Amino acid sequence: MTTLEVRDLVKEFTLRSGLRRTRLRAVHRVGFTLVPGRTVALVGASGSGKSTVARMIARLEKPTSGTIAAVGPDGARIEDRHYRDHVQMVFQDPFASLNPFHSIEHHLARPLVLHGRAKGREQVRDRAAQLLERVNLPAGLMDRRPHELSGGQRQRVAIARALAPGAQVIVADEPVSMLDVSSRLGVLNLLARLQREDDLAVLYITHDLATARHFSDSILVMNRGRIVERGPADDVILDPRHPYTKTLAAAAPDPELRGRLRSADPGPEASSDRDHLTYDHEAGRWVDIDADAQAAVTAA
Ligand SMILES: Nc1ncnc2c1ncn2[C@@H]1O[C@H](COP(=O)(O)OP(=O)(O)OP(=O)(O)O)[C@@H](O)[C@H]1O
Repeated sequence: MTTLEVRDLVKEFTLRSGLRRTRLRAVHRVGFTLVPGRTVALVGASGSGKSTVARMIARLEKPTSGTIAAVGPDGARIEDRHYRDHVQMVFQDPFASLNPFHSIEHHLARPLVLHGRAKGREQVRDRAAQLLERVNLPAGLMDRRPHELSGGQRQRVAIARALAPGAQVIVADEPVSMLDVSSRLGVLNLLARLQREDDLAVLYITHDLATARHFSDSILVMNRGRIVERGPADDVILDPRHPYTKTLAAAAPDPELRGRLRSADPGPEASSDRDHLTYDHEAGRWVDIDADAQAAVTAA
């Protein structure tokens, strides 16, 4: 069983406008652990830095500093060349993530062969059919091309492809936000079932608090590159502490979330002086990550 350990992750981008260069810190000291059999939701509004975290985990972006490590059951860090056997992504856009020129079989066969999970035409085809079955798609779709499938079916193929290498950590970045409302729940239920059956560690990235609560064990709330609140899903949603989480919940379309929030007293924490702090529900206190990191350096 694989665990994913993200520690003190920072990502800065250089922005150029004419001759001027500025640095944008898109991710600031983000840390969390994904463990088998648990789903962690990373929630935040557009631009909060969620996708940048996902892209670093997918190794599409290099962190400015900090570490991302897949760790095996023996506690040893998995070597870089085997990282993708263990950690796979499901992206937001199933239209862009599948190649229109290749069959569904090709999309599944490639990772099966590359990651040494099947060889020989017959075995590859059998395994691909099994993967389709796992995501509730008929094996008859194997010879089709992506454009012949609905958005929901394509996203199921993308999930099957993520499972093909035998990955135990799945990062799903807004996996249903581009789908019809009618197919969203089916795809989220599918991810939840696979997670239970395979004991997967899942990072579910979303701006939707209601599905974050329903499909996750714990929630990380991200604002302007920082984790501003973290804890068990119900605690974060039903007893939000950070003003940003309260604002997110107040804007949620789910009337149950809004109703609970209206009755909650915002209290002195509603002031913006909490912007740089994280409320940690497990510790039951506010944490200043910059100060804590400084203290750790001083103590070392
Ligand atoms: N390649 C890049 N170059 C410069 N700035 C970038 C780059 N990628 C992301 N950013 C900036 O980093 C910040 C975080 O972006 P990111 O896409 O991670 O946010 P997000 O929470 O995933 O938003 P969304 O839900 O819209 O994808 C934004 O201000 C964005 O403009």
